[in-house]
Amino acid sequence: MTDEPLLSVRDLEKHYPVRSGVLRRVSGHVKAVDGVSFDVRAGEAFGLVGESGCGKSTTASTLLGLEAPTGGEVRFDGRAVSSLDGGELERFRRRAQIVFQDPNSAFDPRMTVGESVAEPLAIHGVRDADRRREVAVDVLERVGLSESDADRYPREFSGGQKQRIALARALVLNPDLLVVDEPVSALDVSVQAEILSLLEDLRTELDLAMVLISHDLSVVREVCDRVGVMYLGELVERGPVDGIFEDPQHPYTDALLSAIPEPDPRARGDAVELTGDVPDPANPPEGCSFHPRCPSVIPPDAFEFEDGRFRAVHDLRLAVADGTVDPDEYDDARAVRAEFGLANELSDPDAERVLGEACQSLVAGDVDAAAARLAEAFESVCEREDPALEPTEAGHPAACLRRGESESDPGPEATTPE
Ligand SMILES: Nc1ncnc2c1ncn2[C@@H]1O[C@H](COP(=O)(O)OP(=O)(O)OP(=O)(O)O)[C@@H](O)[C@H]1O
Repeated sequence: MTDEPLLSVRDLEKHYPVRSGVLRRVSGHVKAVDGVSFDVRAGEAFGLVGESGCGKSTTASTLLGLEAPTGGEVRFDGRAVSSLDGGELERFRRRAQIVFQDPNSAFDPRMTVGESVAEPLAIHGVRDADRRREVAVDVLERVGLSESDADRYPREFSGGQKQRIALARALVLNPDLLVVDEPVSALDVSVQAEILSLLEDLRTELDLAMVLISHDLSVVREVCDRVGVMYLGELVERGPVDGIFEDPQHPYTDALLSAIPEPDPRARGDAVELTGDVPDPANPPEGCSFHPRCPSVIPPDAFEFEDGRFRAVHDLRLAVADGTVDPDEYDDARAVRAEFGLANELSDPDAERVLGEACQSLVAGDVDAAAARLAEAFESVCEREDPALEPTEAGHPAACLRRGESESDPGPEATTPE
């Protein structure tokens, strides 16, 4: 592994225009990728992890130049990808390959596996059919298949085997960088480990740089050296796999770790359950984009809350402000509290007084008064301030205002991957 990154992604943005009305005017933007930075060195595997819709696939297609970024820069082997053209661009396209999510739809059913795997060679100018076949067979063998498989058709193979064939096709041009999008999510659990171990072998044997995309941190752990945790178009934590697993710094990372099935329930500890979906990236929340779901959302300074107790108050406040609470559904304040998982009495008397008044207003049908009372008292700093990716005591950066409570000066490494 050299020190110079093979791939360097800086402040990458991909914003899609949202059009509406008869004239299809641009009325907003989907910020699918919104300022993502990371490096990948030769022979290194970087994992990009997050729930569906966080912007992982868009990051992949944008960094490979399959879609033009709307901001930021991608450098490959020291050159800005946007500046490449002609032969240089073709060379980049050879050296940087992608394997898409679903191996079942990856092949032309009329072509043999050998023809499919050899196709990129023909596209890139290898005219000699015997030579193409020879290279295709070699690479099929490398991924665990045999020469006779080259003459069979994709339908004759299982999902795991098709994923091997898809990998063979991506490797046939001898790339330096491989982007693999959800390599095992379409596969039976029984074959997932085999494919991950194959990826690990290929990376070491071929000194491949890899960007592995997954919604599952345990998949990333099998193959990657470093990880970027992505939420709503941004990296919220980035660091070595061990650091992310042993000392996660962002509540979203905690939640993704809790989602990993743990064979021994006693080892699970305090599982963090994530509720709700990823918000619409065309209309992201103000402040920290994770605050509507964050179990550790910060309470206002004026009140004392026991750990995690403020979450329920924040939920009530957001629901009342959004107009999604129907007062007719509640007979009394207790019913409101029960619905939102609020304690019958908050330990801080001042907070309890405000909450009690707001619940009373709500039950009386005065939603505006309840919303105003809750907003005035319980606005969280997480709704006002958008945390940047900053160094933490764990040695890797995270974007959480709780971590920002330390005195450290972010310095230049705030935007430079560690
Ligand atoms: N061409 C497009 N036009 C408008 N919005 C788009 C476009 N492509 C993606 N998006 C939006 O960008 C966001 C990020 O999508 P993306 O597919 O990158 O996420 P993902 O994390 O890879 O999820 P998945 O695993 O489901 O593919 C989503 O809200 C998606 O709807």
